[in-house]
Amino acid sequence: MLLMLNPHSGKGQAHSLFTAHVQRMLQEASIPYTLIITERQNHARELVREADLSQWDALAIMSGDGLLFEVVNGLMEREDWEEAIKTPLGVLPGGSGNAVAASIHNYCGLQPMSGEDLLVSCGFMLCKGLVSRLDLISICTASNQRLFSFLSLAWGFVADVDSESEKYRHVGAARFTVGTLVRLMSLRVYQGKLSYLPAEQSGSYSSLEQSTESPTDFSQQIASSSDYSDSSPCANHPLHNFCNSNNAPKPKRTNLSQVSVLGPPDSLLVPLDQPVPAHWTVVSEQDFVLVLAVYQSHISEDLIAAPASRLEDGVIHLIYVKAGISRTALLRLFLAMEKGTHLSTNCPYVVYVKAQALRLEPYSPKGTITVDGEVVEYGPVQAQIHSSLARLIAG
Ligand SMILES: Nc1ncnc2c1ncn2[C@@H]1O[C@H](COP(=O)(O)OP(=O)(O)OP(=O)(O)O)[C@@H](O)[C@H]1O
Repeated sequence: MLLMLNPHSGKGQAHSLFTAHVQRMLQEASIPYTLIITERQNHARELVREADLSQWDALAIMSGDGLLFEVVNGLMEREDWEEAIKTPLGVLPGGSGNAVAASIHNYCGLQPMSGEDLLVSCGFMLCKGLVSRLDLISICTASNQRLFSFLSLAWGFVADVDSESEKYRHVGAARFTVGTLVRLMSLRVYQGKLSYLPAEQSGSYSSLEQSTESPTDFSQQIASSSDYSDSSPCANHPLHNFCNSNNAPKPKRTNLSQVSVLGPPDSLLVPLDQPVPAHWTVVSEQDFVLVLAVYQSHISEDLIAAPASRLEDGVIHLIYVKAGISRTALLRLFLAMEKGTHLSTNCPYVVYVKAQALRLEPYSPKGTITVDGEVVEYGPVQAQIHSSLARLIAG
């Protein structure tokens, strides 16, 4: 296993946490690993972009969701992305957000945990090495940049909290609580146009039938990417035809200078300068407090934004809050999100839909959009789901 560790993630203790809690576990499980301490932003991204992947059975990170974002995008920037992205990925929570770690812990039906307890639990999952499929969302920005996301696309309140709370990093996971309270004091409205392709109406993927199911446990040990052939246990699984990315059409190679145009074609999207297809839903409101598209249950260790979400449900869980909501109601919403009950509070300002694709066109010239908690280019963006494209060691 190649393990990449960001020494600055979270409160800056990732390395000592790894030594104290996980190192011995990996030794006892006889899992040989090479530890790379990242030296700068994009170090992990470059490393996996260039790596000889035949050397590794799994790529793991000990950090927050930001380092996993680098690894996923580094793999998708390779010429051999279709094979590379099948490399099983592992997560050890060492950051402040740790949403993926909290989500996989939740999918296993385990009691909610945080901090070092969550780390030990995820260390155990990593040692067991059970691999699940993971949906990726392809996100296109106005400058034709293409990103692959496994967690969230946020605009408005949540994106502002994500970026503004960076300065409270020293308090660890509590940085989101502090950031939320600060942003509540200066609550504002964000204007723009939101459109989406409802999940129920599209026939492009058969994934919808699985949207309420648990993540698929393929009951296999970590296998090298070349082991994922038709003879793998997956071939006997009822979802095999659906899962097998070899059946997917070959990507159209657009001759753009950026490496980030690789990956499967976005068959549900039309260019950003054209109107969305007629069968999409265009939201009539244009004043929002937040727009949050999530594809995992948790958006941080203690916020369960989409309780029904699963690793490979083929669904973008789209939540938006309309302008007019009071500070008190919004605070109540976030408090309910700690238990994942916010979507059943019947708040008239909160809308929750399941989608397969979406487009967001902010009107104001400046603002913040985050993808998996990382700030990305601001402006019109659109996204579509690619079900089961990646693999995650998820217990
Ligand atoms: N050695 C490094 N020095 C500076 N930045 C780094 C280094 N290694 C990785 N990074 C970058 O730091 C950013 C934050 O990392 P990461 O998200 O993993 O931790 P975090 O912010 O503490 O956790 P979370 O995203 O869960 O809040 C990412 O953009 C990552 O690319």
